[in-house]
Amino acid sequence: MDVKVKTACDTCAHFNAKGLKKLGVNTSNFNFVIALAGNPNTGKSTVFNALTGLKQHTGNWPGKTVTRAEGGFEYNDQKYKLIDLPGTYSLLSTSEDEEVARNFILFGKPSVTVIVVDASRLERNLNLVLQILEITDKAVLCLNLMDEAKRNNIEINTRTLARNLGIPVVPTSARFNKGIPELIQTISEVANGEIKCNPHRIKNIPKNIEIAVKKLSAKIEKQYPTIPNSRWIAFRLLEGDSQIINALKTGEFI
Ligand SMILES: Nc1nc2c(ncn2[C@@H]2O[C@H](COP(=O)(O)OP(=O)(O)OP(=O)(O)O)[C@@H](O)[C@H]2O)c(=O)[nH]1
Ligand SMILES: [Mg+2]
Repeated sequence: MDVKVKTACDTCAHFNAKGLKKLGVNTSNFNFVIALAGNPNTGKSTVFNALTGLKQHTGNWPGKTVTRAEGGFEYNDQKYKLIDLPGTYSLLSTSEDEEVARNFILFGKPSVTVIVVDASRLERNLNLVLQILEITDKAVLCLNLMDEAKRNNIEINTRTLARNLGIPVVPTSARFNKGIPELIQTISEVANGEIKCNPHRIKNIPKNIEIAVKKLSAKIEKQYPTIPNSRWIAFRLLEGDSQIINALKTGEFI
């Protein structure tokens, strides 16, 4: 069933328009905002081009030298804004690229984050996948370079992978435009809430840390009622993450 978003106000819950504006992304006239994230060289830009038909424009993130590529596509009368995030190995914010990707997912709260991974090197890509799933509730795994995986006789049980990660998995070979219609359909279903994600989260956290995180996240929520994912932020504060500490101090994105 199609769920149509008619007015700007109806779209409020689908992404954080205010946060995105602060991050330099104008979302007016779009029903959904989709982020493309992943390790470097996994085919994000190729997926981006396949989805948008090369209709993109580029600029810089505010105050950063990192390039931003934006584009859009329409599906079932709904408008999707697509942001090609810089390739990163982690979200621990040790580089400008990582900071951009992390801030976007955390504070922009895109409607769906598409995590593009290299199917022929899945294991080394999973670290970032798990980090992204700690931040966001709505994600799709784009298992790209399937042609390359097949050539190397690598078989992937996509059903088990989807079950274990708690998000839909779509195999693609973006260079050959394979799997792109299925990817669009899945993005649309997650964006419209027809597919519910249940992302994998780290369990078995030591009791003392769990208690500290609970106390801290309650305080964070009290101070910043609209903050996204206070639990994840509490972990970063305990780690002494200077970028997050600074973001809280300045209220930059909140
Ligand atoms: N064989 C194969 N090659 C692909 C596929 N998708 C992308 N590529 C190739 O992989 C290389 C990297 O693709 P990009 O789209 O630039 O990758 P990216 O993730 O945007 O890279 P960064 O922006 O540097 O992180 C290019 O040579 C693409 O043509 C695919 O499905 N199969
Ligand atoms: Mg790229």
